[in-house]
Amino acid sequence: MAKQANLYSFPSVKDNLAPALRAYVISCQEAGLARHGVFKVAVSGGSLPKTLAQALLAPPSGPNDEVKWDKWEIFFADERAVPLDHQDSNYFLLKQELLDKLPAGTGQPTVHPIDTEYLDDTQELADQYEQALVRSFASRDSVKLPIFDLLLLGCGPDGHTCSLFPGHELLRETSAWVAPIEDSPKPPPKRVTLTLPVVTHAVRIAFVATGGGKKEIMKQIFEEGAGLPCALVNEGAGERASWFVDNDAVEGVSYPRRPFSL
Ligand SMILES: O=C(O)[C@H](O)[C@@H](O)[C@H](O)[C@H](O)COP(=O)(O)O
Repeated sequence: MAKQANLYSFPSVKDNLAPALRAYVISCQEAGLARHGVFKVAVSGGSLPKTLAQALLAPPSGPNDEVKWDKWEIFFADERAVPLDHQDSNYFLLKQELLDKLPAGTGQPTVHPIDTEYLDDTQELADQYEQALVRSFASRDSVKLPIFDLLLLGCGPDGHTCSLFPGHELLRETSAWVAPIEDSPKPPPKRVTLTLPVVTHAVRIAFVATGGGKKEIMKQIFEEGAGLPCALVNEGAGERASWFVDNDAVEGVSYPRRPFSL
């Protein structure tokens, strides 16, 4: 039987979860650099950028604990169809929480925001973002799907991830890499998102979910599955998916926790 998603649960976000997430991201970074000299990562919005900042802005604990920002290529796992300086923009959020806080003298990552010229046409916005992925990934070989070194994702209270919502027709998308959505139940309604095949094809997928508000949906994801987008990622990715959660988020959830190790 295929191995299942890893569930790592920590008492404190700042003191335990963030350092473990940092170690995990750095190990994915090193694997990406060994494979192709860059680290290709996609990130979501929501509470993730803040937790990521806690993890990645901490001072290095030793020579093997270095975030090599200049080798990072950052994409957005999903993005809202708004200008890049809009408070709903995931790019703006990541910039505020993390990118603007990189220590002076640090090499800068290459960041791939959406092309806001196409905000009025979400299909074109998605197609243009897909082309950005094609340019970045297809230089290596003729890829059928991009293979991200790491996806850093959140989990919504309804079990959505990226902008893949429960029961939405987008979950059946099999060919596009990036798809538009105009009826997102979480505002704002117009967005673009990586599709499920791209998400499950990544080398590693890390979910971050914290707080007691996630308890009920975590039960559904880990005990029932029920076709929820987060559960579909777990099923598709198996042990390549790892959940970094605090104890509050998984209180009462029947699923084996793993002690965190790389
Ligand atoms: O653009 C978005 O809306 C996010 O990318 C979305 O997928 C988010 O990650 C989840 O809704 C979890 O959000 P929280 O971490 O805030 O619960």
